Amino acid sequence: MGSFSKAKAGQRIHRERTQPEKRKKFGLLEKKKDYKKRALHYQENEKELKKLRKSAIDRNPDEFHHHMVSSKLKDGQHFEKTIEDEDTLLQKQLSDVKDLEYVKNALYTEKKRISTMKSELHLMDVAGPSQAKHTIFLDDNEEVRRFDPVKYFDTDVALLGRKANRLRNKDLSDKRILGATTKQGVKEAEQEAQIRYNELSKRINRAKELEVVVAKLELKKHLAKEKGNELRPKKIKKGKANRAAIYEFPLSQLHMGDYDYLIKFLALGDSGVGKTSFLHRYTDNTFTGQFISTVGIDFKEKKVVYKSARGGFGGRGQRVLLQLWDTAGQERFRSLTTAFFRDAMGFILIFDITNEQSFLNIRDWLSQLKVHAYCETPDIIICGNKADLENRRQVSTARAKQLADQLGLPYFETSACTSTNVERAVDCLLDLVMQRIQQSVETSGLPLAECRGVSLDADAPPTAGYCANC
Ligand SMILES: Nc1nc2c(ncn2[C@@H]2O[C@H](COP(=O)(O)OP(=O)(O)OP(=O)(O)O)[C@@H](O)[C@H]2O)c(=O)[nH]1
Repeated sequence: MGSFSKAKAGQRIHRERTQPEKRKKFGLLEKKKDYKKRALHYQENEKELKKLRKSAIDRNPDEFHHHMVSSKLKDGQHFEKTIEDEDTLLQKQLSDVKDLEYVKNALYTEKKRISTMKSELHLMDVAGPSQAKHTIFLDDNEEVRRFDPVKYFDTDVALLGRKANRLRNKDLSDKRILGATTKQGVKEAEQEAQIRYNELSKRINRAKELEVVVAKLELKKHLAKEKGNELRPKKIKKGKANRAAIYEFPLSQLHMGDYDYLIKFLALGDSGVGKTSFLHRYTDNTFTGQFISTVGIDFKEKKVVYKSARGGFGGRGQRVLLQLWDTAGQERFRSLTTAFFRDAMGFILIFDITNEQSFLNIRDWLSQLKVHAYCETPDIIICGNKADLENRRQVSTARAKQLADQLGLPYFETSACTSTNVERAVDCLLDLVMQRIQQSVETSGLPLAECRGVSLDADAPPTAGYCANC
């Protein structure tokens, strides 16, 4: 017999004893082994539940109307309790929305300075004591004797002792390297590096703080827009020194009555071609000349009245809310941005006429669109941006036009800087999309007023983006 079976054989069978009549008052659970404890716990829970049921029956309906928990009564009126944000001194000083552009500018300058400092420090950095060894294998003793490390490493003799950042002679002559060109200089450079590292860390902290200020001011700007709105955004988390407050904005459907169609366009193209500037020019008619690379995705809105030149929509002007999505051109955001392609109805494919590679990448962008857009042949326009920089042009108008003709897409040479053709390009895309909507409505046989949720593509399911009030 195995040890387990032996142990089993000797084990006493536990039998639950019956509950005597006089103990019935402790409830059913009292039958279990730790009967007293469990019974008391059970009774406590029962009591609590009884209390809750009672308070639910006796509740004051006003409490729910006026949510007394987060509001207070003053002169018979309920007011929202405000949650005060925590601001640092700098955040308090720059708390006016009018400062937004100034702060953005300061942040941009700070970031630029940080990147310059980083590149300078990288070159001047003298590695401290390190265990690292650089072993060079040579064929024979003769070669060892003739070996010249200065020649081999192509560096200055003063830098031979370095384990890292051992600069080549070419770098030493080409680049501005702080105090690292002579033997004494290397030592001084170490001290200077320390000073600069301190400055760099201060600047990084300031940039971080400015980022928070920008976030807080932008939030303030959005909130100011919603001031007259009945369903105002609700604060969920209070602002702290390191982040802006978090608000819950009611769905944009609240603005439904204001327009007939909601049309989503998406701008895409390589980083730096001017997507953000193009959309800024179209929506706000501004151009800053700054390059702050878009992170992930952003959007802007503009209301326009569309009137079909062919007498479509019964010859009546249609109020359109254009939602213009700005995507990040950087490769690292690609999977995030392509996820937004499906919701867009029209695409503004932008390249930079002063950057040939951005033009060559147009075909890649089109193949991405083929995979991720709502259908294989969505409405697209191609824009050759920065047309004002004629002297730096790398892609001729004829070449770009030829490609656009091959692809069967409209082509515009635009400039976000001088605003050339920006509005014309968007109007053209809007016209294409509105024609498609009109055709789609006609083939579905629905009157226009009932075309809510109509899909532009026979295979694609209806989505909110396709038509107003969907
Ligand atoms: N001269 C000139 N400069 C432009 C024009 N459009 C954009 N720029 C500049 O080009 C740089 C990049 O512009 P952005 O609009 O930030 O580029 P983007 O395509 O949005 O870049 P990502 O956000 O990284 O994808 C900025 O410095 C702009 O000022 C233009 O039409 N003319």
